Amino acid sequence: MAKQTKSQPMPLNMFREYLELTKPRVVALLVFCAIIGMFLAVPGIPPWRALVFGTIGIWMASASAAAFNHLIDQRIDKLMARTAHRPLATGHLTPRQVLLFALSLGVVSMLVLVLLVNALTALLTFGGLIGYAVVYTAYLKRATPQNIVIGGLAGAIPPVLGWTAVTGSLHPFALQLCLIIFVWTPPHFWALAIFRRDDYSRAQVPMLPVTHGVVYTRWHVLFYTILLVLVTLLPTLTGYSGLVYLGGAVVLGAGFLYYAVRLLNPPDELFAMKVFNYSIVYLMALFAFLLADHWLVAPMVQQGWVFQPAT
Ligand code: HEM
Ligand SMILES: CC(C)=CCC/C(C)=C/CC/C(C)=C/COP(=O)(O)OP(=O)(O)O
Repeated sequence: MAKQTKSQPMPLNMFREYLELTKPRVVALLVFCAIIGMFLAVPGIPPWRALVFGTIGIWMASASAAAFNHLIDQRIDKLMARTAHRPLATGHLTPRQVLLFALSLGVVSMLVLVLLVNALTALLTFGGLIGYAVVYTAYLKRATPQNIVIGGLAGAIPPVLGWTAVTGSLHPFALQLCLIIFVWTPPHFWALAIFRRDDYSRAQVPMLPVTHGVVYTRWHVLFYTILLVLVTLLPTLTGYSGLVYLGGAVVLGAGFLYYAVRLLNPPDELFAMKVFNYSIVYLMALFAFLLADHWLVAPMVQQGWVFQPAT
């Protein structure tokens, strides 16, 4: 049998290369936040149609956006150690294959959302896709060190998408969740960028640690973390979530503050990556607390035991 070469990957390897294009772990967290948005929109379990097709449509659109990011960033990705193994950088996939894959996912996601969910969700999801693939990747990323602050809006939209998939309309609670992810993005990313600054410098990407230095970036991480902790109080202050969520948000926020303060004078180089890893656990746990609170408090509201949250 002919020996398998790099240019002729086996089907399983091919599958892995295509999977890699979809940034599976990032997209998993995005979809998790969207699903939480769906559950928060109604008492109990959301209607199965919105739940299933909403999830599929949002997943495919995010995966499409991620694949476009690989396509547009192929030159940069080749230059950075963290991304040099990516399918386009190694030549395991051609730009044509990636374009076809990204387009197919994007078109099918829109068909699923328009035909099986609702037009508002399709429109907002399309906004997220264009916001990440075109506005952030093709323009902002190369243009300004505030790239990820502005571009973060695309990644922050999933809870809104989940909410609209179920209700067909926007709601202040969903917008608060979007705001939380929006403010979470800078400490999430800049922690990693501090550690990977040489990569970005080599690829001439104007990330904050490259343009303004590490110390300046550390202070920005702390500033956004303080802002994040304040913003995460909003759901309880406005009556959409209860004390279970508040307790979780305060404890998780205290953890994040500890990491951000320690980052000002870190014990070693690797500490920035600990902050980055914590940011991911933080967001996942924060959204899990929102759901736990919703399920624990909603029955009590029905019984008239606690204050009725605003609707
Ligand atoms: C503009 C906004 C964002 C930027 C610039 C950004 C940047 C990054 C970068 C550079 C990585 C490392 C990826 C790798 O090494 O493969 C990463 C990882 C990650 N990001 Fe973000 N991110 C953003 C928004 C988000 C959002 C909105 C979420 C989810 C809600 C998210 C979830 C994750 C997760 C789960 C990982 C870990 C992936 C892994 O373990 O491979 N990110 N992010
Ligand atoms: C429809 C919808 C909700 C779209 C959201 C799209 C999406 C996948 C957002 C994630 C944000 C992200 C991983 C940014 C990193 O890009 P980067 O280019 O800075 O990172 P890289 O160097 O690892 O490629």
